Amino acid sequence: MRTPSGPGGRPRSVRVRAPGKVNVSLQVGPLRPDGYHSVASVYLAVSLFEEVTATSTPGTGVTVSLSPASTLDVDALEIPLDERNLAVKAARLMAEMTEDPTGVHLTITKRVPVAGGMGGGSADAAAALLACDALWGSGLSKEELAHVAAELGADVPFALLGGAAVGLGVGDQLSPALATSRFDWVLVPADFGLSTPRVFAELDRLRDEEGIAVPEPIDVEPAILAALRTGDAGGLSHLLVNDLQRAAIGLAPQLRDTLGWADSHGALASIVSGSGPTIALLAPDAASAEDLAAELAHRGVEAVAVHGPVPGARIVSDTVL
Ligand SMILES: C[C@@](CO)(OP(=O)(O)O)[C@H](O)COP(=O)(O)OP(=O)(O)OC[C@H]1O[C@@H](n2ccc(N)nc2=O)[C@H](O)[C@@H]1O
Ligand SMILES: Nc1ncnc2c1ncn2[C@@H]1O[C@H](COP(=O)(O)OP(=O)(O)O)[C@@H](O)[C@H]1O
Repeated sequence: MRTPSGPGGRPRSVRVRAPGKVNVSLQVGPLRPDGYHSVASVYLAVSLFEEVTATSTPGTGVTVSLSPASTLDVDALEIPLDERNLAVKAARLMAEMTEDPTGVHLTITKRVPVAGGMGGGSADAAAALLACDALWGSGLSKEELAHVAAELGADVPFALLGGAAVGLGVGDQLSPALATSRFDWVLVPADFGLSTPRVFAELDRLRDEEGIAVPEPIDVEPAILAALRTGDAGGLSHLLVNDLQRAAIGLAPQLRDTLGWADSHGALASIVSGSGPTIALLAPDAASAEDLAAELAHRGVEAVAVHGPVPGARIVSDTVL
């Protein structure tokens, strides 16, 4: 039954959390006529969560604010707080599909580095979709939600699904991958962002310069899926691949320092996450990840130990105020 607000028309608040991600493997094909690139990627959702609280408001329309509970300095973030915000786009899309929606205010708790290659905005969009779906009782199926998610961005369907998954197409055609054990990582965010389209364009430029034809990526390396399945961090460390890494380094050469440091300080491997600039260090276990993060902190480098896989977007609370 549709319950847009609480008894007596009191406002209702639905809080959803959704994870950031690391691309364990990211192969990128040539530029397509639609401006996108076909990819073959293995996504891993990690334990750094965004939260979106959707609170019903009188009237209509979608507003948004950033929560002071965010671990990022919200005053310094370059995030649009209007219809360009990915969570707002998601809520507006849901409103279009809902009969007589209430107004909604979205409060986003930011923890995933912005423009960091970890899909933070996509997590906000996925969380907003789920929160508004619950608030308005839209009753969409998982498949319908995934379809709406893909309209918002290539990474949004994965933020809904979570866990580990193979992404084909532009990254939106997902097949869940089995990963029974946890993998420990240390994330090293940068104090700057990289624009995703700019990094893809830099890869195209480098490839044009080299004049080598790039094949369409068909599938991911089966050995990666085997390493995920068996919880083999050592095996996985030899298989990490990111075609965007050299483009990210081309735009931000200082990323080499952290990558080089990691390799000589006990990380099994290190990789730029997605389009960067966040760097993900793969650790042998949780204790080593904590040690690596502490050592980086000691050197004045921000670092956070996380693990994955973790679930995708989930409702945390649903309260009548
Ligand atoms: C690179 C990846 C790897 O997972 O993640 P991030 O590093 O952004 O987190 C994704 O492909 C990003 O997904 P997402 O950030 O949702 O991309 P979108 O908003 O759909 O697209 C932004 C722009 O990136 C480029 N783009 C994106 C995906 C793709 N398969 N090919 C592309 O060329 C296009 O220029 C597009 O206009
Ligand atoms: N809710 C949001 N959170 C973060 N960024 C957002 C959001 N809405 C729109 N954006 C814009 O999307 C861009 C990419 O954001 P983000 O998802 O954090 O990075 P990435 O695509 O590298 O994973 C940001 O530069 C920002 O301007």
